Amino acid sequence: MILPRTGIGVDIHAFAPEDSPAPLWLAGLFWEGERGLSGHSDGDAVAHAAADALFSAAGVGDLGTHFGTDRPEYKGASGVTLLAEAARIVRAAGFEIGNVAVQFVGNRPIFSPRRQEAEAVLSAAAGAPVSVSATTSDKLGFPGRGEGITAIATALVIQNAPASAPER
Ligand SMILES: Nc1ccn([C@@H]2O[C@H](COP(=O)(O)O)[C@@H](O)[C@H]2O)c(=O)n1
Ligand SMILES: C[C@@]1(CO)OP(=O)(O)OP(=O)(O)OC[C@H]1O
Repeated sequence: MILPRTGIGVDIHAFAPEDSPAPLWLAGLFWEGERGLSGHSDGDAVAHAAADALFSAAGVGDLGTHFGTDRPEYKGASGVTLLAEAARIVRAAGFEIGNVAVQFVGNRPIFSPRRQEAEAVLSAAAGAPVSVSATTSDKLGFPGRGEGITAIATALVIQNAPASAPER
């Protein structure tokens, strides 16, 4: 019997310093007027956590395995690009993707009004449903102080059945 496999992914990015501002890309969307996150890529912690959860579910390493900061081609890469590539790698390893669920912890951006837009963009990238939720940390910790964002994701995958032997 082939059972589904779950995975988990966590990603944290700090907001870029005031003297070196960056655009905010989060959950596959550009957030005009919001302070951006720092990173080797675009810093999209939601997309990165989703990609890591997929790798975890399939047992094929993690973000650093596939998109390490030693890879110049991923400098500035969009989270959507990394999520789509992660989904491709997981499928190439013989898995179908059931779904991905992500929650981020942060005061900003105010996420709910753009949830459907974000879920559509990320689901298209993964080729499977991606749901996204947000919560504040009630002003506690680094997300509460507005220093950065944490994203936590789970994913479910199922291994493709091996091709059956031909009938005699
Ligand atoms: N960045 C965020 C954070 C939260 N929300 C929405 O607000 C709800 C209440 O958040 P609490 O932290 O007070 O529990 C949350 O369930 C989200 O719907 C948001 O849109 N953006
Ligand atoms: C995505 C990568 C690669 O560009 O860079 P970052 O944007 O720094 O992201 P992080 O989630 O810290 O780790 C994975 C990195 O390999």
